[in-house]
Amino acid sequence: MSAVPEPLLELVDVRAGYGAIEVLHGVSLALHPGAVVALLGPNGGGKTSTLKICSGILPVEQGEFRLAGRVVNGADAADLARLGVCTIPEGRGVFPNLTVRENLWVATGTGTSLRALEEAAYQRFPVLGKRRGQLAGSMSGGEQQMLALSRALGTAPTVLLLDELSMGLAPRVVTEMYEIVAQLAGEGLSILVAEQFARAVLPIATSAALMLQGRVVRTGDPHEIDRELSTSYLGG
Ligand SMILES: Nc1ncnc2c1ncn2[C@@H]1O[C@H](COP(=O)(O)OP(=O)(O)OP(=O)(O)O)[C@@H](O)[C@H]1O
Repeated sequence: MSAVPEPLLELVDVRAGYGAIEVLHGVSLALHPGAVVALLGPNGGGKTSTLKICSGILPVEQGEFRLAGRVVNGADAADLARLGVCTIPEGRGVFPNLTVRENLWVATGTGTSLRALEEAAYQRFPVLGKRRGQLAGSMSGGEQQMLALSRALGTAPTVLLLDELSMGLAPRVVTEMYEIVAQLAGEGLSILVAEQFARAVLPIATSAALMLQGRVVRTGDPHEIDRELSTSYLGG
């Protein structure tokens, strides 16, 4: 019998908040190597705050944040980036007034050469090669998301945190972006993705966690959770 692999990233009963206001009331979550975990739920449920915990932006007040079995409570965003955690925030985080090339250059701070970053980006997303001199802000939402992904991948992360990948994108582009996410997981990357629109991510998720009012109220098979969601809070 093969041993169950240890989660790469794990939250155990994590409580956190903003100032005196607690917004995460004991969140537990596990992300295994090569998995795509979909963090679902309505606005204000705590998805973004959970991602902020995982990227070191929001400190853990109680409970444990573990990375590869090691407790990393107190690690800041730079520490976690060095440990292989990379975030694409809501709104993508590309610099609209910089070109594609210049946006990639920003990721050279982690030690990868611009040439290597460009080669990898243009190979994965040929359209970015054609747009290398174009301002990021003038590109389509999907192209900006490709640029954000390329920059993130340039740091050779082991964990990718995605917040509302689908935001502002046409349904066809969302499907394409999630196909890319599935490919990345197939290459071994572990991915935690917060999505308000469950249908976008469920086809490629290995598991799903439903967040309501600062708690994970349900985790499990994405299709089962999809069925539950269709008949409850989020509509079809
Ligand atoms: N910077 C902040 N200061 C104070 N409260 C905040 C802050 N950010 C979020 N909150 C509160 O924390 C709770 C969880 O919000 P969070 O953004 O994590 O939820 P979400 O599920 O990601 O929703 P959304 O899709 O709107 O981002 C909400 O009640 C929100 O009002």
